[in-house]
Amino acid sequence: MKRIALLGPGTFTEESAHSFLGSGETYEYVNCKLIDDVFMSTVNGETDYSVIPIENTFDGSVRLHLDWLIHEVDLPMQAEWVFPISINLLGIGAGKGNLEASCSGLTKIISHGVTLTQCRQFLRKYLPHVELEQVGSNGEAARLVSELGRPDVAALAPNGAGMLYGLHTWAPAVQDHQNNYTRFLLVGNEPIQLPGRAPDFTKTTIIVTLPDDYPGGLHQLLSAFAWRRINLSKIESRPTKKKLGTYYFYIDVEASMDSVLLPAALQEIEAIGCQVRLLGCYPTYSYEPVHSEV
Ligand SMILES: O=C(O)C(=O)C[C@]1(C(=O)O)C=C[C@@H](O)C=C1
Repeated sequence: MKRIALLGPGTFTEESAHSFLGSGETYEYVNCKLIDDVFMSTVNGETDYSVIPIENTFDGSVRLHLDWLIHEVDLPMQAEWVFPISINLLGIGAGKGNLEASCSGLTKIISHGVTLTQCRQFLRKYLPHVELEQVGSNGEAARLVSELGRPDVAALAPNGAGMLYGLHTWAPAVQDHQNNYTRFLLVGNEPIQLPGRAPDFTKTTIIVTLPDDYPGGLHQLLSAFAWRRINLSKIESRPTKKKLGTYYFYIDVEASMDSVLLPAALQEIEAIGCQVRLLGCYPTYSYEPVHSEV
């Protein structure tokens, strides 16, 4: 049985993996407290794959995780899927009936940093003066609230975390935007057998380093894709960490390495002096609810 490392228990990552890959008959899930532990367990061979949140509708790329994939590990991307993120205010006891009343007694909110960002307007409106504590995952936030047992401390976390740690939902879906989705990546050394469903398309992710900083360098790079009509779904610059002001380009390409055009485009880019590193060529899936949603 393949072992899959993820942030958990009680996290959105866990919910998304269970929904996409199944809840444990085919894979053994290994819970980790921190994203560093998730990556390292696969690097060290304790697990076969890691599940990594990589991009959110409103927050954009999870830059820490991009940087892990660029700088710290060499784990090929094997699949990608999208999952809806509905954030709940979870506390001790039944709450006080309505949102204003439940929030009135709170002095502290515990959550994952990305989740706090997704609830910024909610926090400003209802809890402008509370202390915000960031922890490694939303599951850990819920666990801490349960352990503290204080009515003035609440978590922003998935519903499942509340059920796991005996917390009550004081307010559901408090994220600032209702169509809040996160994209998750599965990384590991071996290709994986995925659910029967057909992927939306095959994506290829590359890291490109320009030979030098010269006028038109990026334009030249992009034109190798443009004239072949290859679509890019993301291009993001990340620091090389070698010298201030120098960057890698992280590029998602909507094409497969098995196509004729993409390898040719990459050869052309290398011919103009760019370095190309392949992070993966993998199926990508949009969100498909398991049960019909209201
Ligand atoms: O802490 C969790 O619940 C997670 O799964 C982590 C994480 C993230 O790192 O982006 C995953 C999805 C949500 O967008 C918020 C937090």
